[in-house]
Amino acid sequence: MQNYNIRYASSPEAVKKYDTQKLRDEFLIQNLMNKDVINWTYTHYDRFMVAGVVPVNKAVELLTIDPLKASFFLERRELGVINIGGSGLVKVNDEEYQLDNKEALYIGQGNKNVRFKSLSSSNPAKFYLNSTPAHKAFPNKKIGKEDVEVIELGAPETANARTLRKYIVNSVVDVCQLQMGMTTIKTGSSWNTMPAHVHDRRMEVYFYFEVPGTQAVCHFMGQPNETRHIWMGNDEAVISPPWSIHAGSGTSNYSFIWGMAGENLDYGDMDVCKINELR
Ligand SMILES: O=C(O)C(=O)C[C@H](O)C(=O)CO
Ligand SMILES: [Zn+2]
Repeated sequence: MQNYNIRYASSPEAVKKYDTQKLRDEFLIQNLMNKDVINWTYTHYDRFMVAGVVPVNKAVELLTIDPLKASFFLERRELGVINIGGSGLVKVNDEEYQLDNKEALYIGQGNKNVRFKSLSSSNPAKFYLNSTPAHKAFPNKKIGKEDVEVIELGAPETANARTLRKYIVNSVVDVCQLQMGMTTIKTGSSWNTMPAHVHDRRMEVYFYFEVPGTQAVCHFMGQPNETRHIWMGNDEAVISPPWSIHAGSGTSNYSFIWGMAGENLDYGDMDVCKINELR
């Protein structure tokens, strides 16, 4: 079974008037990591799709959903997969890829059969999925821990010391428009993506995980001079429109996966905001 919900795009002027519940309804994505079922969120921001799956009792097949009007899911799309759980297998047609914790797989356009499976039902894989429209069939590629590009950012003095890992970027794997990576906040720090930035050429989705049970992350969005916040729990994602900042501060340290799509593949193309000018 494959479920889906649709998120239409909102303008910055409209978002200024949203109350807490409306902000959450439009941008927050919950119930991602479900046992044996894929829950898709189909956004109208660059037609970026977000899902998760925890295969426990069976192999879960990637099925098409009605909004795609496609005979199979990857007919006109590419897919990025990052495993944040126990070891798992992703079978693409006849080829099987083992993804251990924090390993990733890029699956190119045109692959008809994709299945997700855990190696152990007592420690199942947790696959986080992002998908974007694709115009070309690039080869599938596993991205192991040794393949990622690692950058150290921030400092303890500014409470933003963190390690950023680029998994699916065009210097690591050929892609049409999808970019994905993972950032881990160091113990004692709380801020991600501060100084905040915008990139009007790309939308982005943040998926927060490794947030301890009783803790939370306060995610900031909106135009730099008109910000709003959304309180987020573990294994929840949030959509960032292209005109919005996307930054967060946790009540403990945590990790998140960022995924982007849009006009270009230039990770460094961002307009950085002055911290003391945020409103
Ligand atoms: O902590 C950070 O800084 C990030 O992870 C930034 C994201 O990669 C991002 O927003 C890329 O545009
Ligand atoms: Zn960004």
